[in-house]
Amino acid sequence: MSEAIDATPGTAQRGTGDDRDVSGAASPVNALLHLDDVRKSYGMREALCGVSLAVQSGEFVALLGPNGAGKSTLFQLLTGLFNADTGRIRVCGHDIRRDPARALAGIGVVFQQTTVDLDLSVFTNLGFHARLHGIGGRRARERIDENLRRVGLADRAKDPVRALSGGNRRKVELARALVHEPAVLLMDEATVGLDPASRRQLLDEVLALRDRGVAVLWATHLVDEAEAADRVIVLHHGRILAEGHPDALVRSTGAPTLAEAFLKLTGGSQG
Ligand SMILES: Nc1ncnc2c1ncn2[C@@H]1O[C@H](COP(=O)(O)OP(=O)(O)OP(=O)(O)O)[C@@H](O)[C@H]1O
Repeated sequence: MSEAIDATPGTAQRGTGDDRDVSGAASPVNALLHLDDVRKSYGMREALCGVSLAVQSGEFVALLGPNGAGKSTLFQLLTGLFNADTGRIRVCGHDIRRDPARALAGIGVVFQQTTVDLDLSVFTNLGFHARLHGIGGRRARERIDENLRRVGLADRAKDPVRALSGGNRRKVELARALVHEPAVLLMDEATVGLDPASRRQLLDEVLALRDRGVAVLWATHLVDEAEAADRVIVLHHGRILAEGHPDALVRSTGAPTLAEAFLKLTGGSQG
């Protein structure tokens, strides 16, 4: 029997308070992204020490951790770069180890490094990505147009990416990540190197995707980016230290702000 979840964008229902436990954590039932006791070591060094989390449709979850917390390792596992030592990762119900093609088809990802070809046009870059996902012809053109409109770059489709500002290049990465209409969007410190206005714009674009039912996992070490999240997961030394709505985290730590709460939880350490 298939345990896959229908996550057709636009039809999925946004997670509600009913789907959560008292800590604010989303229930794994119907989660589009679900990790269960995931562990990964590099030799003797444990990078992830039993991470479990779930992200629902229409939910924006910030994965907040200082340098060395394990965020990149987690994203490498989520994008199929390598396997966890133990534990389970499911995307739309598909196990990433047993059924990687289906699991990865449900994921869109924006990395901190540029991955588009700077010498090709914006349109061509998105076209390659669409074809990789088996989308061609008119359907591809429509999807590309729609996503470039969404990020405000419809009039730059023919320009080489190199001609765009850093902020607009990130938006191209975002538009590309959305062309195959993924149920889950992974943002891996995607605002690195952007000025404050471009950072805010990118964050707002991604927050708006909640209305389309996309499940977002946004990794960052910048507390201000986590303030607008539906839920914050604090990762430190490969372990989840706390999880909940930003206000709940502030209350539970007795700190005056989320930044202070984060410092209190992580001991102000940088891994
Ligand atoms: N290839 C590797 N070999 C050995 N140790 C590694 C390797 N990659 C990461 N680590 C270690 O695993 C731990 C988690 O690193 P990771 O890069 O996942 O954290 P991070 O939260 O992404 O940090 P940053 O924000 O600095 O990139 C760190 O202690 C790091 O030194």
